[in-house]
Amino acid sequence: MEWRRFHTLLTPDEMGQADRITIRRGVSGFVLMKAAGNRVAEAALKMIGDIGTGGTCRIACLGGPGNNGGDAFVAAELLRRSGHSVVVHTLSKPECLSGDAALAAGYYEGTVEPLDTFEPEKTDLVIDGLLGAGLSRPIEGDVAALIARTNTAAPRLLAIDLPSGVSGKSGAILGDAFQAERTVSFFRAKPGHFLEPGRTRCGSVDIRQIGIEANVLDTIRPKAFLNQPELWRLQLNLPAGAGHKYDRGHAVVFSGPALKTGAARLAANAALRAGAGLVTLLSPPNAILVNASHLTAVMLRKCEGSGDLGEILVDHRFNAFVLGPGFGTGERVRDYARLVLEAGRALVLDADGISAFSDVRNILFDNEKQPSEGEGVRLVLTPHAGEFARLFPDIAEADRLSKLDRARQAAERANAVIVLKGRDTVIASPDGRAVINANGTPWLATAGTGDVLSGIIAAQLAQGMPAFEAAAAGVWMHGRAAELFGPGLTAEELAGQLPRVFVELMEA
Ligand SMILES: NC(=O)C1=CN([C@@H]2O[C@H](COP(=O)(O)OP(=O)(O)OC[C@H]3O[C@@H](n4cnc5c(N)ncnc54)[C@H](OP(=O)(O)O)[C@@H]3O)[C@@H](O)[C@H]2O)[C@@H](O)CC1
Ligand SMILES: Nc1ncnc2c1ncn2[C@@H]1O[C@H](COP(=O)(O)OP(=O)(O)O)[C@@H](O)[C@H]1O
Ligand SMILES: [K+]
Repeated sequence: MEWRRFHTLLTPDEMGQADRITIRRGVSGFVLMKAAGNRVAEAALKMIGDIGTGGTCRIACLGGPGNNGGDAFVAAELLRRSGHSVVVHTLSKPECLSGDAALAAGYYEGTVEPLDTFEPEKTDLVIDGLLGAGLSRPIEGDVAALIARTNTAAPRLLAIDLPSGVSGKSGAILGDAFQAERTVSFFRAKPGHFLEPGRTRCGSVDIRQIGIEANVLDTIRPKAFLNQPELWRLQLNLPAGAGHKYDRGHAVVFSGPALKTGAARLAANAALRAGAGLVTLLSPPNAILVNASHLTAVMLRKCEGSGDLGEILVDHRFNAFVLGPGFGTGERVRDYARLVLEAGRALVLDADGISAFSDVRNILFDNEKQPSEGEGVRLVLTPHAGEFARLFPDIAEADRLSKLDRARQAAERANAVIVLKGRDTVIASPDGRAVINANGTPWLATAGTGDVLSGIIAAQLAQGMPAFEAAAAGVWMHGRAAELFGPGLTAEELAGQLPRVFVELMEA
């Protein structure tokens, strides 16, 4: 894997490693810090430009005890030289700083005042260099009070690396955290820039280069990425010139009973739009008529129990299944899931399909132990936070774990690809790879969009995409479809945007 080609995310520890490798190669830490301070000053000048006074701006730089504070001193000096009115407010006296941060404090020739003289209401721009990657415990006391006071005053705020209080590893807020308008970080983004609530606190995130070479990633070998098409585009199947519909797979969706059929149809229609050559809805007899009256290109077939499903599974062209949307949580889900997996088919288990296993979790996990040699993972679980907690209560309750770690641990336990949904959906594979998805809009928070997602993922599985890539591609396409539709989205409209998503993917 060529790590540098992708949108790698580095934990603060991995970022420290990148830093150390670079320093060992002969670039001094202070040179990196000066580059970082420069990038911060550039971002600040851009923000000041937005203010548009054209005159001198009042800039307050908040400097902490470590290198994040060092970056703030460098930026402060550059902004001071640009003619702005700059004050650095420090947590500890500058003479208490050490290493590169001490050099940076020496580089700064302007005014230094203690932190408690900082008045957020009397500044045009605040630059937060209190704490960055070195945040090691919850922020308390005077600093926490200052953050709360600043957030209430809501000045324009530029965070260096991360808003103080946001964990770069998990996106968690330790104690309290600044609300930034913009965050400038260096070399590569961190999970905390994309995992909530950190993502919201960061505002817009700008990743700038400071002289760390991309090939340090060959040593670090990161396993977390931002979900971008480059990760899976090569495995995405588009119809071949002389292709046949059976080349594009046959997705199958299980319908719920007569009064709960909509969710399955949303999944089935989405699977067809998302590229499956054929889609069949398997319906209980009492729902056949209601399903028939709503379906056109999607085919319909009766499935009354395990016997019927067994007959269907004899036909190997049915290769990817969706079970759960609107289905109910009874014994039948468990039987169907077992039969589909035992028959070696891909399965997206969603919604009720996940909840049905909450009291008998090990049945699912044992079922899906190791696929035989040479076979990939076939099971994709798509829980939202509530469903996740039902299936993995101990992992959900472990506060110290990030959403990334939670999804990874669950993936390993279930030997399944986990799609842990939300604004910051994480997709994790049992082999440790994980991506964080960042596209989509809040308009996705509407009934039925999860059902559409399960259909989109099933379509990629039906076309033979490996499960991790199918899930990552499906989540990205789903988010992009929502962006293209814009405000007022309902689940029915989502799949209708997929043609535009394909156009973009084909043109890129
Ligand atoms: N890596 C790179 O490539 C580059 C990194 N750069 C910059 O370096 C930054 C990382 O610097 P860093 O490691 O010195 O950590 P930083 O965030 O300044 O804080 C550590 C200090 O804070 C303290 N402290 C911790 N938690 C606390 C709390 N809750 N409340 C109060 N104090 C707390 C902690 O105390 P301790 O835990 O040791 O007791 C320690 O004294 C990084 O974010 C980026 O801006 C750039 O210069 C360019 C290249
Ligand atoms: N605020 C948000 N921003 C982006 N995506 C969101 C947001 N809220 C929900 N989503 C996405 O919308 C979908 C909702 O799925 P789910 O909770 O299963 O809903 P339903 O069961 O109604 O289909 C998921 O893909 C989720 O990631
Ligand atoms: K900061």
